[in-house]
Amino acid sequence: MSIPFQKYHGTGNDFLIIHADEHVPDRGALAERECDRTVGVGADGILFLAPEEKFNPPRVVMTLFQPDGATAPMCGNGARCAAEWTMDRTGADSVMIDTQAGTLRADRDGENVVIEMTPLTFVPDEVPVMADEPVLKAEIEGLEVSVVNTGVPHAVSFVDNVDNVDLEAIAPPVRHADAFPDGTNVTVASPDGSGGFRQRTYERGVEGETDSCGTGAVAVAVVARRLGLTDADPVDVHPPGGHLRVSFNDRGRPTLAGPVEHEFDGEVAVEPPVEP
Ligand SMILES: N[C@@H](CCC[C@H](N)C(=O)O)C(=O)O
Repeated sequence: MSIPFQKYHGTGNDFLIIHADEHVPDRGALAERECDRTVGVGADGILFLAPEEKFNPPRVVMTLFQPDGATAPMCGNGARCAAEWTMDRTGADSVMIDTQAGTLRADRDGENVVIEMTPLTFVPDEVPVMADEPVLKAEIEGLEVSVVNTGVPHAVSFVDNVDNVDLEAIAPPVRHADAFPDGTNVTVASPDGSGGFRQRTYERGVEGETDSCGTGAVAVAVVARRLGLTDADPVDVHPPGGHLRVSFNDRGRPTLAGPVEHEFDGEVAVEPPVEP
């Protein structure tokens, strides 16, 4: 049998979206197969969404399965896609998104979807990273990184020019370093010449570079501020797939803004339910 999906992307970070009510016997196996860009539809993950449309604003429970078949507690661009999907269904301009990392509010703002991110932390036990104090400009596996959790862990390295970095070579040793009990995403950033930053991220779970990473963009902005590289608000961050804007609201929480596109719809095969 087959079930429907909708394909969305946020600045090139792309997801199949499947209603959580659909019969999917093994979500991890479906993500491994269908995220594969040669044998499957091809995506950076599958978002299983359980909308609760009777609330005002509507709510949606988001679960991200990544191409390695495992879940991740939070995804900035995925949350923006989940918000757009829910807005498309309901006509609402605001959505509450329940993630494993906490509840986020999303609002439409012209062409952009803006989300208030979960609280960020540099506290080692909360990242998690094995250290006695926040990891700032420390060398891990030969790379100078600062470590923050913006919903998921990121090791952020500021370099002169992100184009000159061989990310597929330098990121995996850091991503798998013993210092990170749950692994980490690895993000490099360089000044864009206009007060913002260019960004490239090697994602845990994708095990490769993606065109954009929302939690990574927020990590670039908050680490840049913590290291005194900028005091701008907002901070413009440019992953390869587009333009994201990180701001800081009066609750001290970062917000992430950028465009979202509905690409196409389709169907994927799943095992039918076993008859009793
Ligand atoms: N692309 C995402 C991050 C998804 C989770 C990440 N790969 C992890 O395992 O921590 C984003 O936009 O934030």
